[in-house]
Amino acid sequence: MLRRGKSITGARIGPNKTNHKTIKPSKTRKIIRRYHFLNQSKQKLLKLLKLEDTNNLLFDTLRTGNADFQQGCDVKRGDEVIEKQLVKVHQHSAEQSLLYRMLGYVYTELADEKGLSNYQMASRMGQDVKRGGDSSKILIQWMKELMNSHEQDSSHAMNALEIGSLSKDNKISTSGIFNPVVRIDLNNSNDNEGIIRQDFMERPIPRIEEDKFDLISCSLVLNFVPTPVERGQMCHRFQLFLKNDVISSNKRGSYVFIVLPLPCLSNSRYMSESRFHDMMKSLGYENIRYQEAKKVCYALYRRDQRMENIESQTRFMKKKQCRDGSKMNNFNILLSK
Ligand SMILES: C[S@@+](CC[C@H](N)C(=O)[O-])C[C@H]1O[C@@H](n2cnc3c(N)ncnc32)[C@H](O)[C@@H]1O
Repeated sequence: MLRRGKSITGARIGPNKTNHKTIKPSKTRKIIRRYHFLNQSKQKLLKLLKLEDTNNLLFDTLRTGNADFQQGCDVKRGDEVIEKQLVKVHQHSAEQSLLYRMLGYVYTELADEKGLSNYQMASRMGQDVKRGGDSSKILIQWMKELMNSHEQDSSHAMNALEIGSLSKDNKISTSGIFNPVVRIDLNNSNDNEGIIRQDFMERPIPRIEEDKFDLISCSLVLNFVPTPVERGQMCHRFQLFLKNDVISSNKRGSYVFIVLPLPCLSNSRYMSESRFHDMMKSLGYENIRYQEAKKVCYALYRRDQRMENIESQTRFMKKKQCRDGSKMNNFNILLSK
């Protein structure tokens, strides 16, 4: 499995009690790894049990109707026996009642507010300038280049939607190029700091052009989405939130900025840089900037509906191995109809 330990980007978040706390980098990585492990375990268990939790109703249903699940919910946090069983479930399957117990345990762990705020804080710590800096700095540099070369009209303020936002102090919010910036995050423990707690996949679709965005930023979010199909659905959904401007007519384009851990493209059996660009192209985006750093890669896409090609999208609907190697990961994104 891909190890996604470290986040990057960003500066200090606003004045909030938790924000002034610091965690050592090793602990930061541990918390983030744990969170991903629990998420992966949840997906694995759901798959083995042939369950779906699209509306987040499963917890309540099982909590009241399944004795094994209930038992799992009541297991003490960090219980050694169940933790070992969880590791094993990634290697081979187990009997139904145990799977339900583990699922109850995992759900309870994931729902734990303390664990969640620790994860949030760990991600923000990962964003600390000293530990890699703010990924939106690259975005702002690229937008300035586009404006200076008159590829993008600079006379109008652009608005932006930042998915998976952990800070209102990142460059995307402070450069002045994007105004307003709507910041959303799934598990935001910091609502009063200008970040809305919202799942992008459930954000109401704008009905009028004015409610759409010039830019969507999606930094280290796709890799956080648990399954390849859900990642594909997220990529598909971008277009519903983007303005329809076509760059050639009025120099006002709409953009998607994506940051991924580098191994997602450089070391995956199922995804590569060129395959990712091709997939985005089939959805109607032209790649205009791409850059790799030590641990992450950055890509900027410009919306061009004319490129959208439903037939080409079918290429990305099935798992396709592009290369192999014992140390490779299985990161993938799959489109669906
Ligand atoms: C690793 S953090 C990345 C944070 C930051 N953007 C960065 O670049 O460091 C991933 C964040 O994406 C958020 N996220 C994942 N799926 C999401 C969704 N469907 N809607 C909103 N936020 C989501 C998670 O809650 C998490 O805080």
